[in-house]
Amino acid sequence: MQLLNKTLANIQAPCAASQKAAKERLDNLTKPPGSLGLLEEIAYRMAGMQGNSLPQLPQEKLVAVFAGDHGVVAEGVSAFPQEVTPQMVLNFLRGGAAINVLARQAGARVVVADIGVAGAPMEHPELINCRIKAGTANFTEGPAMSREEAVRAIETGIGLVRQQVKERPALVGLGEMGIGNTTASSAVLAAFSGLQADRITGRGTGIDEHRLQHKISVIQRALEVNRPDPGDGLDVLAKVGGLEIAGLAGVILGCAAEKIPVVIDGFISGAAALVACALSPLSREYLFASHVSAEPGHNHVLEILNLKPLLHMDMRLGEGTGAVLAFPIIESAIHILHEMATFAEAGVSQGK
Ligand SMILES: O=C(O)c1ccc[n+]([C@@H]2O[C@H](COP(=O)([O-])O)[C@@H](O)[C@H]2O)c1
Ligand SMILES: Cc1cc2nc[nH]c2cc1C
Repeated sequence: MQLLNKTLANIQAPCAASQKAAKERLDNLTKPPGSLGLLEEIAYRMAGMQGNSLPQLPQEKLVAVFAGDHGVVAEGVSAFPQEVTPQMVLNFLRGGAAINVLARQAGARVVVADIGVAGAPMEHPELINCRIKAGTANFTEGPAMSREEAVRAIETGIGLVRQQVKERPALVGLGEMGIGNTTASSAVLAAFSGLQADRITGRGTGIDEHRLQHKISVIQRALEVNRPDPGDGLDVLAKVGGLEIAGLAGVILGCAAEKIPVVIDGFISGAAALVACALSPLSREYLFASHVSAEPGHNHVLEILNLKPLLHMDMRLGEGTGAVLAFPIIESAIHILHEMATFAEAGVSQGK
């Protein structure tokens, strides 16, 4: 709890003066004010986060992929079996998954962590072994994990930032792998928002209509059995969350404490952002939303966080795939601030 409390205490608002100076520069560049839309918002927000009116390109780009399993899969809520979680972890480590392809293109390093996969521990020199336990408990019968386990999993995410993000400035993406984790994410969103499960539950890896109705009833049962307290982020996380969701919440808090921008991926990392922002509302200031997932709850998550997604790709894979797709857009925003001519430099007449 000490590391979590210390991290929460270190999170500060971005620099308002740098943000204001970057906005002023954007308005002096040769374009109608605001015409680069979200690119301009990214540019001045980066200035605020870096505390530099002319923010620098990231020297280090990485995507943190946390893997964890979910006891609730015993209820039949996913189209795929639980064994896929460790199988995909090994695929990430061999470089053959979608995230590896897209991260290579974006120039980002893929960091893979086992924070709660079920079954025998995996052996691989590049795997970060930080397992809290071999999957959560079935949360239709009681809490997914203890409060103490939830804190340790968050602190694992904070620790990963400290160990893995060496260079500055840095850019961090969130990724995850965990069969059953859309059920946990819908439960987390329902707990925080009070939205009914049928509005925010989707097909995850591709379940049919019959199974979708069953998944909704499983989520409703989990909420009735556990009664998570929406005013207590740790309570929601421990009762109906997941270990990879906790790890990602820790990455957000760890990055926010070090003023490192974090790019959310899909619905699951969005649920992690809800947890992080419940623990520290200021951490929201360090988040970018990469895309809107096809999962119906994701839109609600982004609305609650007041974040505008950069891409609409109908993606629903996870792994951090949407996050790394957004990396070049964030870099483009920085290039705009550095390389565009001002009206004065170019001799172009300004509007009134
Ligand atoms: O990123 C998303 O929005 C997303 C939406 C649907 C599914 N997923 C991925 O699919 C897995 C969870 O799906 P499910 O059906 O097992 O709950 C997990 O490994 C996620 O990374 C991810
Ligand atoms: C094959 C497969 C790959 C994934 N990547 C993230 N979630 C996934 C779920 C499945 C089933």
